[in-house]
Amino acid sequence: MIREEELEIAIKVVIVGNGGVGKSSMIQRYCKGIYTKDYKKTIGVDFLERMIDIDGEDVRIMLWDTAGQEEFDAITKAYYRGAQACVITFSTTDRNSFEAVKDWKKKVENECGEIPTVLVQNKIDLIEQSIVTFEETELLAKNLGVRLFQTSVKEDLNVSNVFRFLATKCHEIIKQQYNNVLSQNTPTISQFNPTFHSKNSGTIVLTRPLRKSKRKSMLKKCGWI
Ligand SMILES: Nc1nc2c(ncn2[C@@H]2O[C@H](COP(=O)(O)OP(=O)(O)OP(=O)(O)O)[C@@H](O)[C@H]2O)c(=O)[nH]1
Repeated sequence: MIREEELEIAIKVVIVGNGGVGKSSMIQRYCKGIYTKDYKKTIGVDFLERMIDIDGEDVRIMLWDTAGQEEFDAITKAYYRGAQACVITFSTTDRNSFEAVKDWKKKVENECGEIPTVLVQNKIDLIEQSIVTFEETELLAKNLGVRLFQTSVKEDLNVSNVFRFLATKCHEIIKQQYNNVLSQNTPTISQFNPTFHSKNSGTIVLTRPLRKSKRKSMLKKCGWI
């Protein structure tokens, strides 16, 4: 029987949106606490992670930064697979990026199905140059059925709330599934393939190998020996 303290919860989050909306900057800000004015377009996919505490438990958030340019679509799509949460980003000063939000949602949905998703309006520090009204943005979020966050990566406004919100949602789902597995006594968690996975909504990985006796009792419980 696996004890909870032997498990680590890891959540894969994909960040999508048109080029130049601030995806890489957001991830850098959140994971490294830095911000740069330079724009270096992402080629393909990048990756950073951060540990946070949810309900007294360590949760590893793995952030996948995908290129916004269409030319990289074929590469980035492959990385959506297995994502448990999604951030769709557009920029306050770029109308095209706002118009593209629905397409981004579809692209991710095609690969991952329905996963916890948020809409992020970034560069809110440039609100005076805004190309979209608050009502339009709110309506879009409502129609997509997702929560809206307004952020400024530059001013470090609201960024961590985005990831905390998603991590909390995923954490609830994962816990629920973990409890279901334990109560159903099904052989889903294994030492040899140590992930617990169900419909894209949760991954629990073993952080350290189980002791021999524990492994035996777990395999027994799963009906494998
Ligand atoms: N004013 C302002 N500028 C920002 C903000 N966030 C990012 N930027 C700037 O926007 C530009 C583009 O940011 P990136 O993070 O590279 O954009 P991206 O979405 O990763 O772009 P791709 O890699 O092409 O998909 C950079 O010059 C950033 O400094 C913000 O909150 N406010």
